[in-house]
Amino acid sequence: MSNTESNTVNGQATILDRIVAKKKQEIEADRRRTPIVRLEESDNFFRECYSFRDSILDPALTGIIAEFKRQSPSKGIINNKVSVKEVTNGYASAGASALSVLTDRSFFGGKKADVIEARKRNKIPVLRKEFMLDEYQVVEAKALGADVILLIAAILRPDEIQKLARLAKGLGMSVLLEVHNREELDRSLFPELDAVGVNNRNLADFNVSVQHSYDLVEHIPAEFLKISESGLSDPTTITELRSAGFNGFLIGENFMKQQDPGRAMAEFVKQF
Ligand SMILES: O=C(O)c1ccccc1NCC(=O)[C@H](O)[C@H](O)COP(=O)(O)O
Repeated sequence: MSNTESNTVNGQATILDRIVAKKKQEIEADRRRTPIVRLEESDNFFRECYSFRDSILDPALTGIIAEFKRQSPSKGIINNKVSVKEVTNGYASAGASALSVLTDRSFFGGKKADVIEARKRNKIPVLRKEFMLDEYQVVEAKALGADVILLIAAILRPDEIQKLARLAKGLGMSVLLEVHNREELDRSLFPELDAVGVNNRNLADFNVSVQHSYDLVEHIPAEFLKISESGLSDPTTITELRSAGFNGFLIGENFMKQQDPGRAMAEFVKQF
């Protein structure tokens, strides 16, 4: 599927179709409300980004990209009682290599201001976790204070991936490409990318299997950081994924479902 196509499962629009359709409307409204020239005036637009590569490979840190996620289409409300400040500070103190902050409001209960807050409070890279379709969102990510953007192969054509990645790199940000299978991987690799994430969650039907990471790792070229994403809840799995060649691990729900996500992460990392 690309930005312009649509997929169905059993004749029904997938959640990704619905997210993409809504996102296109939101982008147009945002563009009218805040033109790009205004985004380019923000203080964060001029800051130097933290290096995603350096932080993920820093042996003093854990390799974990810890996610602030209030709710999700697959789980509904996960935790809407905690603040970005307390959670991201907790994650950073527990050794997170980066923070992932969802900005989609309709499906994930996120806010753009969450990225601004996470950026202000922490000194590690912040990933703006969004369904990126348009150059406007890339410029906006920089203006919010993001260091990294996510590009999802399932919703972008190869030329769209390269165009958005080039823009992000030109603005000094890093780029994480997300794939779920071999076909997406093989058509989506470009030198502008910094990292390839294997999403263990099938975004059409929500099934989660870490086997996707093991199946794809050997096909990711050496120059890219390798990130395993979603459904990670066992410290032993992290150790095994690291042995298989992964450098980073994106974890959301396993921490966010606890009353104190930062403390949950601190307990988790003691075990690997
Ligand atoms: O999490 C979902 O239900 C979901 C549904 C549709 C599109 C994306 C979705 N999640 C985004 C993510 O990739 C995860 O938030 C991230 O990898 C962390 O996953 P987890 O540790 O399982 O919360």
